[in-house]
Amino acid sequence: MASRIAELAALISSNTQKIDEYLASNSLPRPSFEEDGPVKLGLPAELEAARSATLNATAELEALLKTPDDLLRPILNGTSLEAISRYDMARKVPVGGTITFEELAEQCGLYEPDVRRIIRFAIVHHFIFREPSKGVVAHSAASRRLVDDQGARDGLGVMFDDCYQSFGRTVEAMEKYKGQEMAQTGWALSHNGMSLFETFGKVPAKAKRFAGSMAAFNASPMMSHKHIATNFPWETLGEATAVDLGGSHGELCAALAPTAPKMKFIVQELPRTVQSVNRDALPSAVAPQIEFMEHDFFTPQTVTAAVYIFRQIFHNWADSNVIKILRQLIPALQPGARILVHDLLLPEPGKLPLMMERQIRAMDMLMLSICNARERDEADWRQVFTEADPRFKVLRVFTPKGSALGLVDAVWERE
Ligand SMILES: C[S@@+](CC[C@H](N)C(=O)[O-])C[C@H]1O[C@@H](n2cnc3c(N)ncnc32)[C@H](O)[C@@H]1O
Repeated sequence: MASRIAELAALISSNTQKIDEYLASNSLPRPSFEEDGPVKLGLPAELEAARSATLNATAELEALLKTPDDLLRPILNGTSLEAISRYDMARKVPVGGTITFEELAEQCGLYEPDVRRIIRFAIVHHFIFREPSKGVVAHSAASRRLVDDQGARDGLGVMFDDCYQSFGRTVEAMEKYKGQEMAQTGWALSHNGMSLFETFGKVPAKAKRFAGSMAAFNASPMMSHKHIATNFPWETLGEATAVDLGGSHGELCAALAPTAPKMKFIVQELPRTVQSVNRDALPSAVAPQIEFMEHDFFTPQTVTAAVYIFRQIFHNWADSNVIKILRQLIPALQPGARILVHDLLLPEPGKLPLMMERQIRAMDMLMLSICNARERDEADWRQVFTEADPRFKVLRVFTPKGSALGLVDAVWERE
């Protein structure tokens, strides 16, 4: 019988061959670290599955071939990416050209040996930048993204200029506070005592960058709003009202409105968010269906609606706060009202492909560090609803095919 490493190697070999043949026969560019390397491979669904299987097998093979001692010493130093983001190094490297370490250090106002180690770490660990000849820096495909794409810059900035510091102080926060509040986090310890949302209220540049990174993250098909649109019977609701709590600038409501043209959608948000809404950015065909309303979801709900939506809200809050938020709906709830939660659904351990489970568990750890909150599995979701009030009945908890986020569909039962 073939060993596990031989099995993995065979899987990697057959899948990479299929991908390579597809790219060659369709005259598509091969993956490359060069500055003009493709940003997307353009593979059809079955070859995307082959790519994903290859990445899972490669990660497992790498771990098997390492010694246990190697696995105990992962290199998780984010200082290099933090510096690249903070000093906007990518945009100082000419596209199609090169810059020396001395010149780059001078432009950043940094000590040249520091810039040299920062860049060389990024090259060997992240394939960000290249050193085509000694002492000279050029772009790789990844560093080029940081030149071309604001969302990529925002994402790197949020992760390494904000969250990385939070990771370093999370255990300290756990020991110090033994609490579940947003101001008792690694984030707060590394942001002058301010919680995540207080930081965004007081530092507009960070709020803008976070919004940019969320927009880039939400642009992925796996995050698409269509997963809510197609997994709930909107078209049957007629002239009903839906409320999207913490619905940002109305992106989800704009995506749902065409599926339910008679419905009214109310986006409830904090005052500063409502005040920053540009109604002209809404598609004109659905704009009349959408209203914005200032409302703090920790205060009693005043709108009676058929559906209340929470998309990527509860994973920012600890259970005690989720329960408080759910209870605030009760004054407005009519029997049969639905509560739809669109948030990550934690899988059973080992049931998903490795890379997917890694991403989900990374998000869960991120929530711990930045908001003292968590992602939840099916039992966790059922528990918060039941604890909020036994009259909430959870009907379905599932992850739609092709979606990164799960759906929790609950109903407010008759008294
Ligand atoms: C992670 S974002 C999710 C935005 C949107 N639902 C989505 O899926 O893209 C969380 C949102 O909750 C809003 N928010 C935070 N605290 C709130 C509160 N107490 N009341 C209402 N909205 C709040 C924030 O302004 C932010 O837009």
